[in-house]
Amino acid sequence: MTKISPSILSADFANLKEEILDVERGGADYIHVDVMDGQFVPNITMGPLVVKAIRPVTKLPLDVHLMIKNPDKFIHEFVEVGADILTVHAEASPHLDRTIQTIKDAGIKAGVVINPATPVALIQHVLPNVDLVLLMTVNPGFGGQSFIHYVLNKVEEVDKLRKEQGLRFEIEVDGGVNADTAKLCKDAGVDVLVAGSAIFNQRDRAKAIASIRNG
Ligand SMILES: O=C(CO)[C@@H](O)[C@H](O)COP(=O)(O)O
Ligand SMILES: [Co+2]
Repeated sequence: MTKISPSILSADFANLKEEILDVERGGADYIHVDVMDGQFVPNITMGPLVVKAIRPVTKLPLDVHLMIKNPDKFIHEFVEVGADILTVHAEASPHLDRTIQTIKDAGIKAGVVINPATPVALIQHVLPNVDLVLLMTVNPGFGGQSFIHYVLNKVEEVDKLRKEQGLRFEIEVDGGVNADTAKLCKDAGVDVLVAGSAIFNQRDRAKAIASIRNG
């Protein structure tokens, strides 16, 4: 069954605990946390303090998406506060192999992510080392943007490499996911759908999650 990772970027931050519990009750599989530094992306959001605060709120794995320069500098801090999956942008790490190894050595799951215009070739050699490959379906920085359709070709490309090499990482997409685009993603080989506005902008989160999962 396709997993759903609601992005709390679109949640009501004044009621973050309730918002997380609501999507947990509504069937979410992960909680997606968007960390932005105002440098790698043109926006600033949350950091380790927020991860630490929400860790005791939910039993769900925290799926932390690092949109920051020099991710190596912060890996141990995010591990210590309770991240379960730490996903780093290939474009932000000059030593990607080392970055992934550092995450794995710290005992949590390592993910790698590329922007829409970045070719799959950039992450090809690290595919055997990761637990998750995230393909951005918007340019990172903001919630509520439109899905970029050409990324579906990259999903198919990564899925093909996964099958050819007998690898077991999950393929996740992030950005502009709703019930309509979710269907296209699943058909292309996606295992985990991140959705922010399509879940948190709806009153009934269980219904929103179900319609994305079954879309
Ligand atoms: O990483 C990001 C944006 O950079 C995402 O996780 C967004 O938060 C997704 O928001 P929607 O497009 O689903 O509203
Ligand atoms: Co994200």
